[in-house]
Amino acid sequence: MTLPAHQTITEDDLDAQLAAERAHLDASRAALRRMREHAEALFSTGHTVAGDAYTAEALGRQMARRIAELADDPDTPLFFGRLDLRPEQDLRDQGAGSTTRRHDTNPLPDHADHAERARFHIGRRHVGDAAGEPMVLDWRAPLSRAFYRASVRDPQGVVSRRRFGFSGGTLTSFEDEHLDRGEELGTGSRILTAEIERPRVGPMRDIVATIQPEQDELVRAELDTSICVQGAPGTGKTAVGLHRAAYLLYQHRERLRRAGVLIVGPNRAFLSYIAAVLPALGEVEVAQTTVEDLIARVPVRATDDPATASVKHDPRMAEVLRRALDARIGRPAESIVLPDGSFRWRVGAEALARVVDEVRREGLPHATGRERVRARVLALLQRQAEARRAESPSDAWLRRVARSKPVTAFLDEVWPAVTPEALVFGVLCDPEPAAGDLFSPQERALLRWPKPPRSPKTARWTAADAVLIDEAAGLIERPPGFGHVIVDEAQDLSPMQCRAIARRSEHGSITLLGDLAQGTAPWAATDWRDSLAHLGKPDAAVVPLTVGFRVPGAVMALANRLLPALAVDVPPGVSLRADGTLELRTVTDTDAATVTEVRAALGHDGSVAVIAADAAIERLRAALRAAGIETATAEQVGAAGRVTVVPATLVKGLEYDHVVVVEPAEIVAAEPRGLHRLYVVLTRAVSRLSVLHATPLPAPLG
Ligand SMILES: Nc1ncnc2c1ncn2[C@@H]1O[C@H](COP(=O)(O)OP(=O)(O)OP(=O)(O)O)[C@@H](O)[C@H]1O
Repeated sequence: MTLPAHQTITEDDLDAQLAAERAHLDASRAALRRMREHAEALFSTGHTVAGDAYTAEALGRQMARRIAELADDPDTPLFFGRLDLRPEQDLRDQGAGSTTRRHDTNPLPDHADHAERARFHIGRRHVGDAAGEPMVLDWRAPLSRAFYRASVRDPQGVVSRRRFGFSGGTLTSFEDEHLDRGEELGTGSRILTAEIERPRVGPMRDIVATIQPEQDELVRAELDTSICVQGAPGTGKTAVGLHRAAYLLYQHRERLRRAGVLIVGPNRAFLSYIAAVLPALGEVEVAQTTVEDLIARVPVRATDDPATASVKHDPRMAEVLRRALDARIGRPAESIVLPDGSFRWRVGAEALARVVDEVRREGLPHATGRERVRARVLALLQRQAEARRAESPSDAWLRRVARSKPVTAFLDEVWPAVTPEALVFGVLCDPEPAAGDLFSPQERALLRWPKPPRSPKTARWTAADAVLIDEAAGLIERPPGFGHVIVDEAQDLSPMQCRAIARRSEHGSITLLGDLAQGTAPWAATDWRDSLAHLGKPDAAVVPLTVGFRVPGAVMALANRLLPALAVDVPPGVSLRADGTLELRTVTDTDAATVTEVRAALGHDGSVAVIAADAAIERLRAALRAAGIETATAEQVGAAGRVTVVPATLVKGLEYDHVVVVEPAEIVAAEPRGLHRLYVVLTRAVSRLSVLHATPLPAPLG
């Protein structure tokens, strides 16, 4: 148990306090069980009280979600902190309950100003007793904010803050800060240190117990605020993004449940690694995807060479596609003539041209524009019919005329329906008309298919084509948007990928997370302002995260040596960790040395990863297998084997307790931004980093 030295408190007192806290934990677990049983009882009777099948189904879904939210994980503490507030404080001033949306999360009863009521346990979710009094406050409730932000300088009504140490689900210790007596541990908290230095195994965990003030400000930023977080490796960007999602869902439950929250990550291995964090926080409905999967309309069956891919990801392509689509709209040359019983209705080419021009000026998506033209033409025909027949045509007449051959033939001629695939197909068959003055002849040559496929259906699309097809699709029909989009490793998004996300967050906000130093794509951002402009949020603030929680100081110092060569304007990474080890070893046989190193690493707790150039992965895997060591792939998070062999190109965003990096020079040589890749690779270790090399280290490290 950790207590400030000057506190005069006996062992017996401490034991008694610990026993009281354990009793509160037991009582809270029992209360949560009651809440869940109550929800389950409602669930089983729901269909008998709901009026109709639809309501019953909606209610059923809601209850199933509620039951999932109320699940109790016996290995996770229900609360991790406690706040003692000034008894006379009018807690309602702090907004307790007033902005809380859920009926069951009102953290304060009416008699909140009673002395014995000014104590709150803070946990992963709200737990109320039978009378509805809070036993555990949700960490996202307005009142819990003080747990993360209160300081001696700004106590926010807090007299003392208690943090709990746990082993599995059992409470083992606590640590107090009496802010009223000027005590403040900050990052010196032993419980924080133990959490950060804990050997890592398996998937990412939540950090609710130890969110730091600079992180909390980002987590709790307003829903309408878009932000961009720049931070060195291990500063908690991913953690902040995930907790922000949970926080926003709590604060704006109804709105965001309808509009949705989306998390975009760099690859599937990363998504498996983070998948458990939000469910552990009770949030089971957040979509998590890669950009590639988000926009997947066509199967990707070919690859572009890097130069071609770069041209296709260039933001000028948006204008090329816009022009190509615009060129599909024609000028009416003939009148529409519509025989209708004994009548013949006619709209002249001039009038039709006026309609087309007007709709064009409205700048609608192409498909909407086509229907708008149809509606205007129909209105002109209707007006004639009304004038001649002196009565309003029936709905059936309107429907028939709108779909009549002459009207549809006119639309097909002048404002044809276009598929996104056909539009991109046209541009890649012949880039000249639309790209003529925008791209150089060399760039246009790169764009053009060397051997054009026969039709969009037979085309073998590349990943970059898929991005163009999504852009085209967005010109034709707006995709549904999300209420909030969180983009991780955002430095690697191309301008065109940014636009794909912008289309899906036009009416929502975004949280952009990344590190310019870790940009490895050919089009990686060098200035967040550019990315934000392409994302349609040019005014979003760029906020730094400065303290590293993952990488030990010695390892960070090694990685920092690469920074001057990376040509990005970011400060060196700073580590909160004085522990950890770093070893650089010259070896003659990297395979044999890897086996030896992994064997030694397995003597410690925690996960072990071997990271090497992609081309070396199979060889290393075979060497380990031959030595009897089971290995897993990066996607197999939490698999039985403790050793993962990861290609350098897949390791972004991941972390392992002990990392063995094999042949850095080969990692650097494998791609144009190889030094950036090495920077990512060197910053994956939580406790120990071993670098094995038979060839000299890359210059900045040597
Ligand atoms: N406040 C905190 N308390 C405890 N652990 C933390 C805290 N913030 C971050 N961590 C831990 O530090 C590690 C790194 O966090 P995270 O992966 O979010 O960093 P990142 O900035 O996204 O890193 P990268 O740029 O390398 O992807 C994780 O294990 C995370 O749980």
